[in-house]
Amino acid sequence: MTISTRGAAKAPAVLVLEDGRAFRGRAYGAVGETFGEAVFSTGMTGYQETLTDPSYHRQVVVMTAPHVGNTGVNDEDPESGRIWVSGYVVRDPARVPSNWRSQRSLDEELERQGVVGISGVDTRALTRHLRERGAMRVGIFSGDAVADEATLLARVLRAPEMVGADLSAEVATKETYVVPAIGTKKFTVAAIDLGIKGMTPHRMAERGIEVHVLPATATLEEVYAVEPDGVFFSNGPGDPATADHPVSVMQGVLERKTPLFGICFGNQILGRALGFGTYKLKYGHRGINQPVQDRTTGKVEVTAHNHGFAVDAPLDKVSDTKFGRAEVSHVCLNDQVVEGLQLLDQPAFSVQYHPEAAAGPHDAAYLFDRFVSLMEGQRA
Ligand SMILES: NC(=O)CC[C@H](N)C(=O)O
Repeated sequence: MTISTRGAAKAPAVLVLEDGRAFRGRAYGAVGETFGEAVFSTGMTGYQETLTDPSYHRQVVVMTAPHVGNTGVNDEDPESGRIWVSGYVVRDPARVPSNWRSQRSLDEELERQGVVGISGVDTRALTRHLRERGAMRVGIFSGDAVADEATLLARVLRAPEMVGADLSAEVATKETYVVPAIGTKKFTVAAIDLGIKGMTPHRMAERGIEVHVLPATATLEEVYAVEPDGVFFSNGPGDPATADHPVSVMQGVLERKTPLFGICFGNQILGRALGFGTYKLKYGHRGINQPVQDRTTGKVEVTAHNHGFAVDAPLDKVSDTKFGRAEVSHVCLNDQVVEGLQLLDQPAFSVQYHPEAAAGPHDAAYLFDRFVSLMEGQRA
């Protein structure tokens, strides 16, 4: 066995936050420079799924787990065709990946895909800083890109902010594709791709659903051209306040009372379609260990999250909306943030977290069954 010395051989690197705090370390992955919104993920496992989740587009992810890369990289676990994070921050990268499925090291994979990272950072101090000051812009600079901190800070301050960012079209499919049902086909679903993760259509296909994945720009006519039994709105990057087109398509779906399910960005779009606002959380929820209560059953589930924005809807009352009565169906037990919405007069619901669980616990898989029940109900 050879012990990699890649980390030690790597160039010096520096991470500069927009409030001027800086952390020094070593290059990890590609050498160069990158910018994004600094966010932290508390997942102890599942780094491949995190890196390839399109919702992380333009975000620099700080891993709170101190050892990253231990199980290497394989070609089976990615949630999309590439790494989407704009930068990656770890404390102590694995020198020797060890797993029967590992095909290469994470360091190599980041380098191969041109993703600039930094290792050797006190990620606990960095996370505490972000928790106290909030998510903010950041730059990572290594090799020739390293300069004096004032110069680097000025460049970080010129990078775009996440508030107001309209990013779905940058990550979504350009062409419609079909994920066939596994076994007997029972239903057809039109899934609007705002940054969909591969596991989501798979969870539907496992339940006999043929999933037509449509581009983010799909029109209402294109949605109904597939003669769907249900319509799904996916997760995705950016600020939901910019998602006017999917909001108007969803309103068309709600007018027709077609069964509707949304995940994450899709939940924020349902919030907006119903007339609620959205707002930016101070530092967001990212990880695979977040407690959520399903208020319709009282049960608590441990769930996967990745969101920086949330829906502003009342927790303590049923709201009258232009599509009938709506209520908050799920809530995060850490901070009482809205984690799900449901309509009481027609078959539509959504959750802010990730029942597809890639990575994460499978506690919330029942939500896909709920979507199937809504479609069954419509046929009966
Ligand atoms: N995973 C997602 O769909 C994230 C939704 C949105 N971009 C947010 O940060 O809140």
